[in-house]
Amino acid sequence: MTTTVPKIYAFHEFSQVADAVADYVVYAQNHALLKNVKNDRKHSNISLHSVNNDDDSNNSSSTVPAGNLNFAKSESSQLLNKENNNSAVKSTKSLSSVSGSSKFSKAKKDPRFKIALSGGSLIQVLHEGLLKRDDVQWGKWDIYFADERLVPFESEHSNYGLAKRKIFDMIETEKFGKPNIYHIDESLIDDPQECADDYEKILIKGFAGRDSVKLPMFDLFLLGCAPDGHIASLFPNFQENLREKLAWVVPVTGAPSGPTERISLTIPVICHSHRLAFVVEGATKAPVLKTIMERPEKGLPSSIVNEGAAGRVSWFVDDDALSDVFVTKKTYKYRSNQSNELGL
Ligand SMILES: O=C1O[C@H](COP(=O)(O)O)[C@@H](O)[C@H](O)[C@H]1O
Repeated sequence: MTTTVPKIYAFHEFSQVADAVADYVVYAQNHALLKNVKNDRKHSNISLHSVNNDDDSNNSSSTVPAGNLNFAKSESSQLLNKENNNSAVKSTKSLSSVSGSSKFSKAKKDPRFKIALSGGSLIQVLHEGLLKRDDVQWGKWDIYFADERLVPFESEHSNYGLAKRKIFDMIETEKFGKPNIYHIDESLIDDPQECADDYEKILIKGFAGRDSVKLPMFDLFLLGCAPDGHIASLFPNFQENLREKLAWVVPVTGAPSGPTERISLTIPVICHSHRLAFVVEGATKAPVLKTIMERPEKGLPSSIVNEGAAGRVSWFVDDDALSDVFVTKKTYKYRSNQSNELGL
């Protein structure tokens, strides 16, 4: 394994992590929605190539070359503002029922932001960072889960249950629209294999016709990392799961921490995402972060992702989790308003 160093954004406090992660999520959302408009315009023979979508640059001037900003504002913003107005009042379902003659016109009428959420501490980060913002276009989100613990939704251990209580139930849907949420079938929690197969079918349905059907491509994949090194429900010593090449979703039985039965999206799906972010806080995570950052050859799940999705991975970490970890830290530069400049 070669050594690939991801971008590591360090913060003194939890609230700073939450605000930065929320900014990054909105930034990814805006670019995903813009991408759909770009596709549509490309297929209308009107080029938007002048709008640079190389978004990981921290330099706002490189995101939109100055000479092209007016074009971006006048053309793509009109199109998107129209869509944005729609989303505040219409549910996804009503938008998707609008007839379109091609998949490109459908993309224009119904641009979506596809995101995968992990559970655990990430949910509190998103609760704090996202709910207070007024630029989250919830009505355009398709939310999937990176993994699920096979317990009833009402259990405190359910990733979907936690996200529902802490985030989804608190969205002002009249104002921001309602996201599409794709969770496991709760009636299958006693059968990990069937539950995994069923969730894979849900993913196939959600992604067929968009990008490649060989692997889904999330616009953003959000991950945590537990003290024992597991991400999603992929555990360090479960080599078979870590080496899975074909399945999009695997059953997990006998997990060494937390609920033992789970399902998880696989490494190829995670690594295929357009952007990936790990969110890790607290001193209990410092030892595992040290191994991930300083000993990538150990092949912990996060190191596999750092390598497999090289160049697309960011880490949002607080100082406690980075204590005694030798790594180059970057200062996060707020960027969601860059895409506002595009009229999003
Ligand atoms: O079991 C799980 O743990 C990981 C890490 O959780 P954290 O609370 O340590 O951040 C989480 O990402 C995953 O979704 C969950 O099922």
